Amino acid sequence: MESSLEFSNSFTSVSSPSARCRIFKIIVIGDSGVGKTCLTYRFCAGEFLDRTEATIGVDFRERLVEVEGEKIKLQLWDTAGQERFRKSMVQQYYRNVHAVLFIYDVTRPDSFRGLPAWIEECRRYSLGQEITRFLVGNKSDLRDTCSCDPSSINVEGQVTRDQAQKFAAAHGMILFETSAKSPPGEGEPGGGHQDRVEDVFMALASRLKRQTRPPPPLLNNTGVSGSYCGSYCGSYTGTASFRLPAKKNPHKDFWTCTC
Ligand SMILES: Nc1nc2c(ncn2[C@@H]2O[C@H](COP(=O)(O)OP(=O)(O)OP(=O)(O)O)[C@@H](O)[C@H]2O)c(=O)[nH]1
Repeated sequence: MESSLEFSNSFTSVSSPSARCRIFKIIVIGDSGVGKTCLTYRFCAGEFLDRTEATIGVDFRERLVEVEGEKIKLQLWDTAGQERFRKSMVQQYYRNVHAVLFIYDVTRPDSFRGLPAWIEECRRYSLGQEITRFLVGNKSDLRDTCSCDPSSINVEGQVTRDQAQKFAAAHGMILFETSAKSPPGEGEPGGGHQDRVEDVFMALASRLKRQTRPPPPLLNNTGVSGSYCGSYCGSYTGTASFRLPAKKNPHKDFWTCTC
């Protein structure tokens, strides 16, 4: 599989990355095989990844987007769903996170039932309801075709939209149903009632932009990849998003980013 770092910069929706843009770290979690890699690849590379291997530890992809005139970089941390491949995950991966995407497979109720365990794992790392959390049901292209209202489809062995909506509401999340494989449209399974992958991530970008205050004008640039450190300047409500440095920058009247 192509290295995410190799392609990440060539598929941005903004032609030249700005020297200064806010960076948002988003972790993508859920059971193995629900399509985390395919979803993040679809968004960053614009196509469906035919052959995937189980993610080991964390894979990293990013894309620069523009929301209402502001360039924002979404850093997607695609985490391993298999327990044995999560051993190499370190606490560091959960630091300075701005949003979490919980993924399940709409055709696999076991992956839906597994969500509370993922929520609990996030909670252990102080990623609770105060952080932006989206619930994403993937593989909607596999949902059985039905001429009736899709919210009431109750095909055995599938997760209904109603079920997912209730779960999302109970956990302060916004629900999306999508497909990394086939963009939903008229005449396809899901009948155009599903969300496009692009729309899911752009909704996230838009929400993150709204929730955060503009970066301070003279921030010391010690963050990620030569850009603003999103974990410092991008954070508004996050609990563990930044920490106070050991000392103040003697030359400037603001705190130095320490992450
Ligand atoms: N039909 C269909 N298949 C999908 C979709 N998304 C992913 N798949 C398939 O599901 C399988 C697993 O996809 P991955 O993206 O590797 O799943 P993952 O969640 O990253 O798995 P781990 O790395 O083990 O955690 C692959 O065979 C994909 O081709 C989708 O939207 N529709």
